[in-house]
Amino acid sequence: MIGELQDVIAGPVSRETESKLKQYAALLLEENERQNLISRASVDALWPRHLLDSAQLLALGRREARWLDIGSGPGLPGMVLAILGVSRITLVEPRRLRTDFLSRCVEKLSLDNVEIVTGKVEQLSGSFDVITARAVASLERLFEIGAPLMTRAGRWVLPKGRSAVKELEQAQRTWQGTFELMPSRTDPDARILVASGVRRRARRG
Ligand SMILES: C[S@@+](CC[C@H](N)C(=O)[O-])C[C@H]1O[C@@H](n2cnc3c(N)ncnc32)[C@H](O)[C@@H]1O
Repeated sequence: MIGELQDVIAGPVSRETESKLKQYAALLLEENERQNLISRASVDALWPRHLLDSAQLLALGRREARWLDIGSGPGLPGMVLAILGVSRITLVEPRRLRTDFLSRCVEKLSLDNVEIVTGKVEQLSGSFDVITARAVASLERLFEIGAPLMTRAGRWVLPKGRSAVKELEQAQRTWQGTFELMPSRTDPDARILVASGVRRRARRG
């Protein structure tokens, strides 16, 4: 497990970090009995499908940056990135039951680099260097709701499924910037959009 983890983040993982990830996985599975956090079908594949899938995003942004994870749900990818040691990360999620769970994880794992915000990202203020969002909204919608919070030199790191190319084409009608679709290390059909300098196109006429 640790080998795969080191592989996807392209760096070493300490025993302490591995142990915290295992604790988080156990908390998530326990909480999944109370609220629907991950699908029943994906429970057996928790590590590859959710944890490694989240962990791979670490290599695509600077650890020292201020990170924002929109629509974290049970902490994917935000809590995984926090455990792996990004300097500061805000997890914004409107559903109170989910943020209560996230706060319990922060306490149990003694994490001091995480801020949990209950609410929609549209209500959030602040500025961030890296924004992630997994299975939350279309690219176009994510740029719409996240752009006001992004720094000028900031970077979007957005895991996307098979629809990545189509979604990007659609988003580029309204948004311009530098866009790169990277392969996912955990799903051959999925892509991760890494984007920077994203700004709204000037309206014609
Ligand atoms: C399908 S879940 C995905 C959760 C998690 N990112 C994952 O990969 O498992 C989408 C999450 O986005 C949250 N969400 C939806 N609209 C949002 C918004 N405007 N601001 C913040 N979170 C939002 C939902 O409450 C939900 O928890």
